[in-house]
Amino acid sequence: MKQYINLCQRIVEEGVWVNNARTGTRCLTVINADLEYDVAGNQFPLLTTRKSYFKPAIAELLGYLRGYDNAAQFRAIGCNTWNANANDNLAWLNNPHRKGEDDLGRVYGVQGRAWQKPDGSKLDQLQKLVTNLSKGIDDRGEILTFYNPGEFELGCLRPCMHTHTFSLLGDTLHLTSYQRSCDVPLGLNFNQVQCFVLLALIAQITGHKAGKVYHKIANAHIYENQLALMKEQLTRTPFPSPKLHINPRITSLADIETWVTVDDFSVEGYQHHPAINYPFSV
Ligand SMILES: Nc1nc(=O)c2c([nH]1)NC[C@@H]1CN(c3ccc(C(=O)N[C@@H](CCC(=O)O)C(=O)O)cc3)CN21
Ligand SMILES: O=c1ccn([C@H]2C[C@H](O)[C@@H](COP(=O)(O)O)O2)c(=O)[nH]1
Repeated sequence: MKQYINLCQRIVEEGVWVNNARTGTRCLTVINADLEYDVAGNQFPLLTTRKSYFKPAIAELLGYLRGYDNAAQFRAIGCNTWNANANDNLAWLNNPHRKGEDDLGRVYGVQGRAWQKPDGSKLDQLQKLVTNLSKGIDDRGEILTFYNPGEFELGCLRPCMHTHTFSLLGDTLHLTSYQRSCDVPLGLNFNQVQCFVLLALIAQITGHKAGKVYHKIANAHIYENQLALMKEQLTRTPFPSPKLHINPRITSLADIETWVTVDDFSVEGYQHHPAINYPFSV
């Protein structure tokens, strides 16, 4: 929590105003932030200076891991975050590749599970790394990347947290995650949870101890219409981190693809301040 507060404080004190053409809302911006999450010590990075929702964040991650390409699929598992980008984003509504209501196009999980190869066949990046890690193999390229610049026009939004590199050191699995653009009041709340759960889950299904996540952000920003609320949030004193419990019956990628739901995840000891409803820029 301390590193999150430090980043928010840094943006408020040192941020530079940057106009954003896509949303039309300017952002107070800093470049380069490094966050770390201690999965081994189960310090779950759920925000405590406001009430935070971890289940939609985990649902969104499950959707990515399953290769979802439609906001209705995300809604069905408890995640509403893709409705606006699927259906209220003017550039996407006018894009001839959009296949209709709720379509997201070739975003995130589609790239992760079905990267299109030049010969027309599909590459499943996630299956490859799960197979290798399960055998104790780290080929120094155990990477899940959603970043496919050649297909940006085929999706509603370029991926923000776009690349996850898994590394085995002895029997401990670590994760380095890269993010190009971060809405600190709204998106980061979800992204911290997702980095933590991604390492915990992949370690669990590949039979390793989970170590640390190293989360690297290039552009970290607060939208102008969020700033006053953030200043209010920064006056609050954080509580200790809660703990995350994951159903131990999850043992394979097939489990994640078929029966796992957000109810297989629970938090213990979550103390928090009241909710803050931050505005969302599409
Ligand atoms: N401007 C912007 N910020 C983002 O964080 C963002 C995007 N766009 N577009 C794509 C996804 C969607 N994401 C989102 C969208 C909404 C919330 C949100 O409204 N969160 C609420 C709780 C939502 C709930 O209860 O389901 C929050 O208070 O954190 C969070 C992340 C992250 N991404
Ligand atoms: O996981 C996510 C997804 C999105 N965001 C934020 C970061 C930006 O504020 C917008 C995306 O806009 P771009 O113009 O494509 O950068 O969404 C996030 O923080 N986390």
